[in-house]
Amino acid sequence: MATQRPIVFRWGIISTGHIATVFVKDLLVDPQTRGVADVVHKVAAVGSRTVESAQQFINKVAGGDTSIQGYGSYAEVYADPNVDAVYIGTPHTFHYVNAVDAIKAKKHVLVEKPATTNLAELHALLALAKEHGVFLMEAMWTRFQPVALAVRRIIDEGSLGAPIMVHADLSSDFDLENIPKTNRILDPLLGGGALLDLGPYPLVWAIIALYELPANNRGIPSVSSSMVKTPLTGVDANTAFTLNFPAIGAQALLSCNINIPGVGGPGAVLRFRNGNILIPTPIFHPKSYTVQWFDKPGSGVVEREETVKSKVVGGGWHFQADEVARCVSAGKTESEIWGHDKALLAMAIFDEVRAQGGYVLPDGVEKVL
Ligand SMILES: NC(=O)C1=CN([C@@H]2O[C@H](COP(=O)(O)OP(=O)(O)OC[C@H]3O[C@@H](n4cnc5c(N)ncnc54)[C@H](OP(=O)(O)O)[C@@H]3O)[C@@H](O)[C@H]2O)C=CC1
Ligand SMILES: O=C1OC[C@@H](O)[C@H](O)[C@H]1O
Repeated sequence: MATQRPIVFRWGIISTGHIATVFVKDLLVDPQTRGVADVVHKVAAVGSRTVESAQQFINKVAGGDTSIQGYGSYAEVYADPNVDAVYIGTPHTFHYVNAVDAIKAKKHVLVEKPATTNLAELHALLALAKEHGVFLMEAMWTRFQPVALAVRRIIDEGSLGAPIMVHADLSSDFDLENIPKTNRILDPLLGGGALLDLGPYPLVWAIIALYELPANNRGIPSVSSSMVKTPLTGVDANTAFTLNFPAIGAQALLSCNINIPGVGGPGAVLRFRNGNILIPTPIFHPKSYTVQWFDKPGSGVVEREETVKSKVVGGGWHFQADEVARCVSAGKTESEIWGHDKALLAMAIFDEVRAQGGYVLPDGVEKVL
């Protein structure tokens, strides 16, 4: 029997910071270690604001692989005919402009979270992607990890009954007093603050447990929120938001903080009529999940509990890369797992939370209003 040749998918990497580093390390992990035989990733080009930084990155992350082209600009990556898709790992407020340039060069795009700075930018980006017939996805890596896929299956299988409530928090102490005010976590010019950086993660669990339910029928939740801002630069240090999904009679209570560590224990609890699913911290890459079943619906008495561990070779960013390669080679312009509707939902919620919290970005940061 003839074996199918894997797709060799060629990436152009935009920027050389933290996330670009860990993403590229994952691209270089042998896909067979995660049971993937249909895709092979190739790093074709790396673009940085300086060619020295691009070359340093190639040396450090890819062992100096001479087949990788290092460029001293992002534009050269977009123009490179050996690049199938561009991965954008710049700070939030550059996602829109970088993705626009990539799309205009007819490249498929995987753009870091949050997809853009605001909803209007994302609408404009999606219209442009449609015009040029290219694939676009927000890099919501958590949704593609084995734990998220398993949780989705358990919810669909139905033994837990209807979901009622999601609690999720992501907190991290970024040592705000001792980092430069130009750090992307603090700088309003870079979309600093807890919401845009950490908010996508509590939200992804609400999307999985509530938004994705067929009974929700892609219903948009109402949002109620509050923000505490740091006097250092005025960005949000602590943000709490609730989402109410009227179509399914369920809600989510979500929070994110950049000036305190997490409390330990589960970072996300998905609560159903017949039990719970507990997601340990860090909720962006949980290494296990626990399902609890009650002795009878609504009792709260746990009769049976099962913890399943998930072993991943690599950092967990490669699953989303596999999805991009598969979608593009199948001629799709969006993923069915993390489609445009979910990126749009996230940006709509973040716009609303910022509006309710009075977090106004400096003039010129939002490229589309
Ligand atoms: N999915 C995940 O797990 C994570 C996602 N992220 C997301 O990735 C994005 C980048 O975060 P992170 O990698 O931590 O950031 P870093 O500051 O580590 O890297 C950002 C890179 O962007 C480039 N860049 C271009 N313009 C600027 C500018 N004006 N200021 C600073 N950097 C600039 C630089 O690369 P160069 O000099 O080469 O041009 C820089 O190294 C964010 O949107 C964040 O939300 C971040 C962490 C984890
Ligand atoms: O996506 C992310 O996940 C981990 C955090 O530490 C980081 O700031 C954020 O961008």
